[in-house]
Amino acid sequence: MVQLFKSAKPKKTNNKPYQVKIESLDNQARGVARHKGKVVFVEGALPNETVLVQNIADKKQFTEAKLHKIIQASNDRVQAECKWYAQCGGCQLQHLNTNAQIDEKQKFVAGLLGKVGLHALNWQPALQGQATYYRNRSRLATWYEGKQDYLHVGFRQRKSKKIVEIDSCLIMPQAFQGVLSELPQALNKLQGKKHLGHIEFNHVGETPIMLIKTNEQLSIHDQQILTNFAASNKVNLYILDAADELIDLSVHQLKSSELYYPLEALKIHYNLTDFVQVNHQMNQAMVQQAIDWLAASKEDTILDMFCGSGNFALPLAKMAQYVLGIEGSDEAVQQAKRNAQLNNLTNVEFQQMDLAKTDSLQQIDWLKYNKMILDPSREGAFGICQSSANWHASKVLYVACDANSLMRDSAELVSHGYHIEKIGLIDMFPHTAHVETMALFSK
Ligand SMILES: C[S@@+](CC[C@H](N)C(=O)[O-])C[C@H]1O[C@@H](n2cnc3c(N)ncnc32)[C@H](O)[C@@H]1O
Repeated sequence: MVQLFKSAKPKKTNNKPYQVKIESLDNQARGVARHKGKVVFVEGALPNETVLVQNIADKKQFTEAKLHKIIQASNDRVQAECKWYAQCGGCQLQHLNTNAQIDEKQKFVAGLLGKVGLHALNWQPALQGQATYYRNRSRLATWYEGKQDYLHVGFRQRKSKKIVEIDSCLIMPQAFQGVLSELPQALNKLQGKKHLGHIEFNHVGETPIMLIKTNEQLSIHDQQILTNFAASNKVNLYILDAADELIDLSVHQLKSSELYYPLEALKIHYNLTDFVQVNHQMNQAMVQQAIDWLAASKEDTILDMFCGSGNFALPLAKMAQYVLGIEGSDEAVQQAKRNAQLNNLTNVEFQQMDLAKTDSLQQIDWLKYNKMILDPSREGAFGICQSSANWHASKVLYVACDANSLMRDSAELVSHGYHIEKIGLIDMFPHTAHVETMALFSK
């Protein structure tokens, strides 16, 4: 008999609302509950809340559910201030008061570290600052809709590639609020609008800057529209072309010597396309805390890994005998060297190295340094921590923007004789799910 192919019947998702009690938040700031032995993730629900939820996706290991009704609200629940909050994917925690955001993030990190046996840690008060208009660098997405001949510009919607066309933002600096409301109209006047990529907003230094990525050269007509837009909104504007060259369209062009931020009585110059900490106020507090926790002194020889343009290395050089900064981006290394010169620091050097490569790590003289900083990207620094049995450093300051990487790397450091002397959160990204943690390891 001929066997006809039958596609598997889609598994029915039970849509009946059911009640759960939220226990904690996950790394995307979703409420986490347990129901019939399975973990349930609920966007928008908060710890200690009793809620009715409906399944969206019922997987083998976990369930994703949507919030149907709040039965018992958390005392920490607040009304989100931003009118775009319900749709915009930029923030995830505006419905929780800012102190409780810190508490929940700390519980989240403590929970992860507990999983690798690191309990009862010496938690220090979190570094906290301004919770609104703090984000000195942001990136908006664009999407050209051919049928309508319309360029959408804004943040991505939650769990979607679609764009929410915001005309204000609670976390971007005040200097950009007027720009946001006029930007879609201005960009839609461009002949080459369909060639535009992302748009970066940068207020790291004194001048607000916009940087527009394009895949094709813009006509003189388009360039003139952008120059006028920038002038009337008092921002400097650059095009980042297909070859990643910057074209300055500002009326009053900035000199590279004007692109800097002040830090510990130094001027840290930066490239517009390199990494810079996004929250200036918190960055200042973080660097100050790094100096304090490391108790940097003239006896110290410090290794700063993932050093960028010298954000930690340069202030530390003022305190220490010698600092070496290592960084993967050649542009950032060149900038860091210029920064040392411009700030008259002669006891700090910078080296370009890919720290993900074993051969690079073999070149480092681990016995030379008595203190170290690790400030990696989200992937963390596992390969480096694997070599920690050879380190001479008695203090290692780890700055983590990913709590899972911190958990994995902490376990590695501890297995090689280090312990966490102290640990604390830095409220670098209020209202979002991102967590920044500083941990001081000693041996
Ligand atoms: C979180 S940022 C920290 C930068 C700097 N410490 C600061 O505070 O501005 C991480 C840095 O690691 C660098 N990086 C990422 N992967 C790297 C790798 N495999 N090797 C060396 N550097 C890397 C990035 O270029 C970036 O500058």
